[in-house]
Amino acid sequence: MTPTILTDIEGTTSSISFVKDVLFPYARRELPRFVHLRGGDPEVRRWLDAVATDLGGACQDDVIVETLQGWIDQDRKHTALKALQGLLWAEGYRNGDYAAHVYSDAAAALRRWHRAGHPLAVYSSGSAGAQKLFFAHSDAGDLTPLFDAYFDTEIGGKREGTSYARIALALKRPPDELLFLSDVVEELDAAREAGLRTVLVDRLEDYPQPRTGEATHGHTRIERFDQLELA
Ligand SMILES: CSCCC(=O)C(=O)COP(=O)(O)O
Ligand SMILES: [Mg+2]
Repeated sequence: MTPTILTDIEGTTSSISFVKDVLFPYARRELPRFVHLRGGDPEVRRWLDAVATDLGGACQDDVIVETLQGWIDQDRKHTALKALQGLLWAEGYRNGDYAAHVYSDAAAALRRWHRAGHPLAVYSSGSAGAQKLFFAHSDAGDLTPLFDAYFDTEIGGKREGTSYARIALALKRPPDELLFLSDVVEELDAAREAGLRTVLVDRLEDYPQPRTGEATHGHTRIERFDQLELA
């Protein structure tokens, strides 16, 4: 059996610090200008209107911007925020303001697994558009040719078992032929509930206190991708 590998991004292929200290502050800072300039574009307006609906109906763009900045501060995984962040980050990648961080062991393993014939897919709270940009502009080069599919919270939340069942259906694979890698045990619990195989990626750079014993919730634990044994 050649398992399909489904991977999370933040804390798994890539450092939490890059997302929290580079991407999020960039989006927070650039949001007012972005909404002012591009708030009329249908692909931007659609998501601003979704935020307004969440706030109870029509409201000023200034209020929407403040709400979105508050959600960034709280690390809310709201689909509209994630879609807007993706559109904003595109500008940063294009201008060369940053390259996406990917751990060298992750880039090497993804390339090795792809060569060995393992289908690869991503499931992140970041929008599918943001995921493609992320891997296209990584510090390990363009990794997008390695991936067959990208899933975001439009398929459901990462802590809900049904999301993983839907991903298995979309990939046309039985759940137990999917192996999900994540740094968040609650996401792994949901994936296991749907029948997926699971691995906790417990990187010391991101989690200085190793999660061992009960803290792993019984998921296989690795600190680097090269420790993963694919049966
Ligand atoms: C597409 S990169 C940005 C990741 C992001 O916005 C995020 O919230 C991280 O969530 P993940 O599910 O990858 O841990
Ligand atoms: Mg993560």
